[in-house]
Amino acid sequence: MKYINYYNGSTTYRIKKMDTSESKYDRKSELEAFDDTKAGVKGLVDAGLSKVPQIFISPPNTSTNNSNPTTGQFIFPVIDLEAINYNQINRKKVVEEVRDASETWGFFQVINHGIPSDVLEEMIRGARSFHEQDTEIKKQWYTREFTKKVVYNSNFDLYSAPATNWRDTFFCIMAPNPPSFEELPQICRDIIVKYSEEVKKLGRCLFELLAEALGLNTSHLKDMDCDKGLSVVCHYYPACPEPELTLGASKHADDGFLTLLLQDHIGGLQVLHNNRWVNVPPTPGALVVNIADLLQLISNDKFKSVEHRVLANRVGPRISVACFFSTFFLPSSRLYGPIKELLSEENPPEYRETTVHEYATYFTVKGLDGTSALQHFRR
Ligand SMILES: O=C(O)CCC(=O)C(=O)O
Ligand SMILES: [Fe+2]
Repeated sequence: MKYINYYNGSTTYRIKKMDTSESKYDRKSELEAFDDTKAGVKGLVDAGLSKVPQIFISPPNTSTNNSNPTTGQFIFPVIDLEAINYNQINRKKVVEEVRDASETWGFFQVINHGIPSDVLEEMIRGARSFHEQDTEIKKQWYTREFTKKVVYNSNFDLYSAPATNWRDTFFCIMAPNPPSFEELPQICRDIIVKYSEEVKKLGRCLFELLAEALGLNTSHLKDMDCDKGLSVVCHYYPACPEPELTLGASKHADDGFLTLLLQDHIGGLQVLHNNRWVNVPPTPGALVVNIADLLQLISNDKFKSVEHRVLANRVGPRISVACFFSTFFLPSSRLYGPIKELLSEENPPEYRETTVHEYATYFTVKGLDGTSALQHFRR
């Protein structure tokens, strides 16, 4: 067994490193050693790692190379939201675009969404500054206790996923009951609060458009509390010395109702569309919107929660901020099943009812193992 020394500025850690000539390795101990550093993938990269450790190597059946990257053949939907307030005819056109994209892609980008570009830029900088601050300060938020409202760790599914992802994550639960200002990390607390307020407004607007796109009353999804819970999730994808061996994020669909994603200029997010991986172009000022599992469930499969992944990259870090509309952290007994108004004899319910908490717990325990959580709730 080989070891690498990792020095984080105050302590030297000894991390076991797999020699490829060894046929067996103790994965659990390697994961624990990595977890114990509390310095994430960034810590490994800062220590000057030149090879990807075994725990990160994707299983052979996961094609990590970008064999069929497609941007030209498919036009990734971009929806201009400016027109929704002009008049009913313009709003209807936007609703049609939202419906079409939600049914076919499960993903679209929005522009003229009302969040000023300096707020977007400041949010990217804030996310980066959290991860790049002194490790000793950052470590105080390192936890796997998901009852906490401010959490930093690397790979929420570290011990269950088949391969560890090349990314670190920090998140805050910002609605309905946000942490106090003092509980938020000082380095990014102003922008997290400001950005959350903007995202809540945009979220309300999107849920109204989505409800109309389903042929429901404008407030239907809001009345179901789809926009009630919000977590702001700041991902940090360090530069990777061997990007063909690992992934920034394994193939998965999201577990909430809706996700709003802000990404920097680097790219790497891909969406599975017609069985091909399609790049989601990093467009300055745009936000990526995707339908998540629970919206597919309540829409009875009309809207699609589509699988996506993030490639690792020699260039980095890549920063993204995903905002999840979900109340996974609230122990509510409210049941969600296919919306009655959408059902008929020809369109019977495809899913059983579940609580957000039950769904999210199943999703979290399963981890990003490449399979769909939604199937477990199918009738
Ligand atoms: O970083 C990205 O572009 C995507 C992140 C993502 O898929 C997620 O947080 O669920
Ligand atoms: Fe995702």
